[in-house]
Amino acid sequence: MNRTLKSYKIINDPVYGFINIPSELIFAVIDHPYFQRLRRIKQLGLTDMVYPGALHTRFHHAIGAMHLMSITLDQLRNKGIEISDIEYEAALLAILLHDIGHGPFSHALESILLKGQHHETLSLLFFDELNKQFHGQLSLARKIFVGSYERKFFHQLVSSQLDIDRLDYLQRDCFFTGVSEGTIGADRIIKMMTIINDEVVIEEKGIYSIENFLNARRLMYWQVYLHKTTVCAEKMLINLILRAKHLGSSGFQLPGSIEFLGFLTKNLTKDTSTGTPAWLDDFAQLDDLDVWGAIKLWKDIDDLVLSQISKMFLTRNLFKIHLSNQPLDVKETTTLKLKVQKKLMVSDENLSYFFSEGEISNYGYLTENKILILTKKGEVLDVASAADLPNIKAMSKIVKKYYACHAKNLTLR
Ligand SMILES: Nc1nc2c(ncn2[C@H]2C[C@H](O)[C@@H](COP(=O)(O)OP(=O)(O)OP(=O)(O)O)O2)c(=O)[nH]1
Repeated sequence: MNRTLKSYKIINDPVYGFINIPSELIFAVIDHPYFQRLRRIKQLGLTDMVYPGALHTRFHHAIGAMHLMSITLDQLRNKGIEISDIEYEAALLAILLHDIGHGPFSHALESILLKGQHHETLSLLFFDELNKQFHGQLSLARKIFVGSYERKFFHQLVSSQLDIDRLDYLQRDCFFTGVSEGTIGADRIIKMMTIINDEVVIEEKGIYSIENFLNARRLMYWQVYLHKTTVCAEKMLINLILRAKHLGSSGFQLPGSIEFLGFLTKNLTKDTSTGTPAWLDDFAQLDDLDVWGAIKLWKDIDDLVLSQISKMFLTRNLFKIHLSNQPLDVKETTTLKLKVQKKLMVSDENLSYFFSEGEISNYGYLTENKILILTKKGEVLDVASAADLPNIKAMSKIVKKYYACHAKNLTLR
């Protein structure tokens, strides 16, 4: 990129070393309070309750992904793919902002604070608001983000089954958790990338790196992201927030930051036809600290359910979880529920805060949205057909696990 910076900016990243901030506009976006807030949102929510090193943030990930995007675009340019400086900068901005809509604890509280709202929908709202504030300079980045730019491969680099997002988060999550099963050869994958008919394809030599990447991601989901203790901690946090919402909407005076209380007491929703919702700026004030701060206050509150779960959460006295590969037997679950209710002495009305059941699922590869391999003969094939082992096809099966979790000991009437 030829756009020069008035002063040269670099960030020292623990995974890649020094990362350049390649333009004034990118630097201004990183400096914006919306983006700076990502410093206070942990990438893996409550995973540090299991892997204590997992304290990295959405800020780390966004900067890392921007860096990988720049390496990828340089590599593609070296292979003769024309990419203008404007496109280059827009692609970096698109990946930099892809997760800007994440709220406190990332996935753990997604759709809970703002009912039914996925972070990608919120990222788009932030994109639009930032684009206004930056006088339209993010318009091309927005097109790449939503997939409406005519050169489709830019969007595939931001969001697909083999995107820069995944290449960064797998390396970063491995590094910070210390879980080596998620190790991938991102450098090699990037080196093997090229563009055919406007689509990202991987040269055949890179096929084993792709097999390893798909398997590594699958393992990271089961071993880290959907670890049963993390699922349980996330469920406790959700129950805490649901109780706080119940109290807040019935007029109970809860302590907490003004913005956080706003999301607990008002039933905020988003009407897509009305442009920027009035609450967006309040949402932009929220981060993990609002939630932790409130929980520290709630442990002493005059509501036994909220105070008990807050205390348990703060001391990592987590629910006990039963996980099964088969759907849970309704009779057995009902018996367990009754046993728990009797042991904990919880009313029927409050049992749902101390007993939860649900399912978790994961897939390795979706055949509808293919990763393409460029064979030595010049054919472009789905990786599932190009690989000499049937394991990629097998990975397209969605695997589900079922759980019930409950508090271990307390006395509540
Ligand atoms: N603790 C925890 N972390 C999760 C969970 N789901 C995803 N993650 C983490 C793993 C990665 O660092 C990151 C991946 O999610 P993102 O929001 O960054 O991207 P997206 O949902 O598009 O991921 P995908 O493209 O489906 O792999 O979030 C979860 O249920 N619990």
